[in-house]
Amino acid sequence: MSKPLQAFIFDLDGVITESAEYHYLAWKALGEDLNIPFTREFNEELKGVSRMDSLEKILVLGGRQNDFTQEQKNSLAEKKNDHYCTLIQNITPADILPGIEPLLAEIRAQGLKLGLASVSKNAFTVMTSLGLKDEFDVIVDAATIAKGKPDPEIFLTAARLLGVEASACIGVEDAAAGVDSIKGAGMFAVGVGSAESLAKADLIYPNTSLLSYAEIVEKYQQA
Ligand SMILES: O=P(O)(O)OC[C@H]1O[C@@H](O)[C@H](O)[C@@H](O)[C@@H]1O
Ligand SMILES: [Mg+2]
Repeated sequence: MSKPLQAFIFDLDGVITESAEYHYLAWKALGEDLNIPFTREFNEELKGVSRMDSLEKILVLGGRQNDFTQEQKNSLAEKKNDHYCTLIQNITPADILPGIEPLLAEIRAQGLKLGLASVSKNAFTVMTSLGLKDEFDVIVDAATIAKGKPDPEIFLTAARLLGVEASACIGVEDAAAGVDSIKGAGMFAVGVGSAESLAKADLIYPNTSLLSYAEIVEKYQQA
């Protein structure tokens, strides 16, 4: 029997808004510049992974990991980020994915806490553009943590700052690395996306519009 539920902790990119697509487009453009084209399937491995770790994975894919100095790698990452920042410039509350606002409202109505766990250095900007920054009790981003996903640190930090036990939290993620992070933290994991890449989640929805508060809580209580 699970502990009484205390909080939901959400990933941002690809869960609350479609910014995961913008990360993909910006990495893909950089990859093409470097002669390292990649597929959406490979992109699954970048989801939830920090900026520099993503760059390393792309360079390894292209066999180019030894071709750049650290300084050059920093400017490649900066170039990708500049492109990404242009793409997210026009984000508004209308870009909150379907199903998210009713879910957040239900969580609030039930008196539960709400946390965000995003390894993005742009998380505050995106949350502000979406008009959601003040809706969350805690936002944990890249600035607060030492280790990115799949390490559990980010979800554990969010639970600690919310003042709740990890085992009384539900984490929501679209990335395999994120699901690993949630499970490593000892939380119940809801995956949004393909069952194939999110196999370790406790409950999977193909997209956010299908998220059901009642079903999630029922499954949490049965776990
Ligand atoms: O480059 P940023 O904005 O700091 O984001 C870091 C990572 O943030 C995660 O939320 C995304 O899923 C990754 O794709 C991204 O690389
Ligand atoms: Mg994500």
